[in-house]
Amino acid sequence: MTKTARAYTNIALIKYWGKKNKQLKLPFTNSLSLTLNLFYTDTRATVIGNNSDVIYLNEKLLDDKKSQRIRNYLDTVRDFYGFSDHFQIDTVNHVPTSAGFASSASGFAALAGAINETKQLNLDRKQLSILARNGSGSASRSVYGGFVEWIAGEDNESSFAVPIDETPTIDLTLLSVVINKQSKKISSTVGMENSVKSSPFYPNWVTLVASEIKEIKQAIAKKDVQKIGEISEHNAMSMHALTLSANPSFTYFEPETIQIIHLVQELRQKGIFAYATIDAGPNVKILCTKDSLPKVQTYIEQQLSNVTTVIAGIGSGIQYI
Ligand SMILES: Nc1ncnc2c1ncn2[C@@H]1O[C@H](COP(=O)(O)OP(=O)(O)OP(=O)(O)O)[C@@H](O)[C@H]1O
Ligand SMILES: C[C@@](O)(CCOP(=O)(O)OP(=O)(O)O)CC(=O)O
Repeated sequence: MTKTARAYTNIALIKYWGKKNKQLKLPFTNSLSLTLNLFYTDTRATVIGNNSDVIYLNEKLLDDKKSQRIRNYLDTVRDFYGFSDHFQIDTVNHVPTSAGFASSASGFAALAGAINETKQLNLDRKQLSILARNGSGSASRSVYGGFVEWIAGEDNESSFAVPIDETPTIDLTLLSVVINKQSKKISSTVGMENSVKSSPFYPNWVTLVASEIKEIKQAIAKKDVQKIGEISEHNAMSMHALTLSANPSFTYFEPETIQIIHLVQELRQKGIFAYATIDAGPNVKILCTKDSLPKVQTYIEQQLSNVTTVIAGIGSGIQYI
């Protein structure tokens, strides 16, 4: 009997941006995220007699090039657990059409869950987080719901996510502002590597994250949404400063990204709760409260006619369905 593993994506409030060990995906810093209830991946793994893996993404067979990252990951998993089975992977990303949400976090968390189920590895969630991390760093956090911290660690066994509050009762909603642009040219993997190598500010980032993680955890414990917003926005802007200060310089921002940052500042000046966070892409996620959400959404949609918005709440951890 095969079951499908479902994992939701997460948005980092304190970002992971840089690896001290590329092979094991060990980050330089801890990071902290909120799992979302919007975008998720469903993945099923079936053992097959072949000597190679067969990967279907959104019901389409992936060619060798497109499936390379997933096949390399399955090699790593076989190596870890000492089995030689190959799999048919059926994975479906449930994402608002062309919304440009990151899929590697939900994708690799769901894949780790599917292998755990099919091979009956009986991994606890800590081991599952380690397994997911080996696919994509941010996937380590999608094992859990709510607020989640990924502890950087020193080796494979000590780098995993832990739940901070899986079912928080906190007045926070995310408005995702989708800019109609092609997918990014520089992946997170490459972007963070370039920042580590060449941004003169990288050592400052490591120090900054240590203090912002501490502060945001205190704010989460106190349900101080304003502080959470302030720290999250500052952390996101600091991460993007590492791309601009890399040599050669690069950025994920599009003109609309900057426009939205300005609109968010204007909203705050009007006394409306709104804080921006941005991942390795042009889209902006705005932290809102119940009260501010409709005002923020109306304002952004009025000011910018070429963007769409999607509302996300707080999501749960990995599930088997
Ligand atoms: N359902 C899935 N299962 C496993 N891997 C997936 C799945 N969906 C996407 N991926 C992997 O995630 C990687 C990145 O996906 P995508 O192009 O959506 O960008 P992203 O998640 O924004 O990227 P990044 O990881 O650079 O932030 C791809 O290499 C792809 O192999
Ligand atoms: C900006 C980020 O979203 C970067 C995510 O990077 P990935 O987890 O996609 O990178 P790899 O480990 O190389 O697969 C910040 C974050 O999610 O913490």
